[in-house]
Amino acid sequence: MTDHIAAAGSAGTPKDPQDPHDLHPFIAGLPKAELHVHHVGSASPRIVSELAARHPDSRVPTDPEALVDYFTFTDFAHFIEVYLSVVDLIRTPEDVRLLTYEVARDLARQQVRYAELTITPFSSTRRGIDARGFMDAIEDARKAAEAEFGTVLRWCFDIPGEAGLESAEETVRLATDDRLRPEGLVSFGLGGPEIGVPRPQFKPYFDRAIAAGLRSVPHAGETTGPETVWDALTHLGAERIGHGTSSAQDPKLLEHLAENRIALEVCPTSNIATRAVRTLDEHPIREFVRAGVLVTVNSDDPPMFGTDLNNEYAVAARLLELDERGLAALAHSAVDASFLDEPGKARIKAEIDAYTAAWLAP
Ligand SMILES: O=C(O)c1cccc(C(=O)CC[C@H]2O[C@@H](n3cnc4c(=O)[nH]cnc43)[C@H](O)[C@@H]2O)c1
Ligand SMILES: [Zn+2]
Repeated sequence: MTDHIAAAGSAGTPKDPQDPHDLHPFIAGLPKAELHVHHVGSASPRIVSELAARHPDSRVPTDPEALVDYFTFTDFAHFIEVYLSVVDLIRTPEDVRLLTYEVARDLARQQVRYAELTITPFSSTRRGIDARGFMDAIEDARKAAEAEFGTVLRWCFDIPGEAGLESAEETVRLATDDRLRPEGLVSFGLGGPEIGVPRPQFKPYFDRAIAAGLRSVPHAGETTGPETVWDALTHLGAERIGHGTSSAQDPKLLEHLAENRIALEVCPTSNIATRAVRTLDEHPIREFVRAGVLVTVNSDDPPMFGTDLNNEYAVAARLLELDERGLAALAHSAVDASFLDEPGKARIKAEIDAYTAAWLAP
């Protein structure tokens, strides 16, 4: 698939509705998989303002338009501070259920057939939401979303690393306790700031999660160098890497990722919004593809970064000079790198192929 992406033709200018090479309509209907998107970070401006109005003690604006300014970040630390102010708005299992269901609706509107949603249960349980109520809320929403929208949701529980080992212990407990572990849980992650939060200290928690059958998908190399990605591979058994942006600085690492089919969950607009990368044109996604790394494109925290998955595909089309077939190959890569079972993967890939063939038919 990566070869196909690299070999694809030109994308044209994707904004002009008169432009025959405008890829937006194709992308909008393309069946897709989303592998790196955060639960709270997906709250739409409508949901955030609704929750902010419910909780007037919060400093989050109630006016959706004011959220554009509120969601403009000076750096990664500022992003996390704002992110946590939105986390503070989610106070009951019903808030959790509503948020999850609405996130699924937004994904379904973009023809996302399968999504692995990163959830930070520690942030909710430490704020007083009962663990049982939390799990029931996400599972209710998952089942409703699948029945009503046809979008399959799976969960990645992540440790908010900066909150310390207490958060790691609680996250692994929630992920592995048979009485609590939700049916939709497939993977275990690590998020938040990387500076001052060395990955190796989380090894015992990842070992326990992996032993319980979960797949390992830590964030690494988003705001620190390639050594963090090596640490995630060596100590945390990473099977995919969240972001992995700085991998581009280490040719041996790129070779290792390519040879071992360790996919990168690339989130281009996120990297600009948090100022991890200066400009889209400087984004290393092209280097990843050139090195043969399995690249998936994702939205991370879409409303906070003024994006969505369709826009990320349009960004990738521009940066990688993809045409429709190249975009279909990119959609295949996400399915290949997902933790869906083989029949599920084959079904979505057949849908992608049928859609693309019909679109390109004379
Ligand atoms: O919940 C708390 O009380 C808490 C205390 C201290 C630190 C934290 C965090 O660091 C939470 C980080 C939070 O950020 C999520 N997230 C969303 N997008 C990204 C991203 O691009 N890179 C890293 N983390 C991200 C992550 O899932 C955590 O939930 C919390
Ligand atoms: Zn992320």
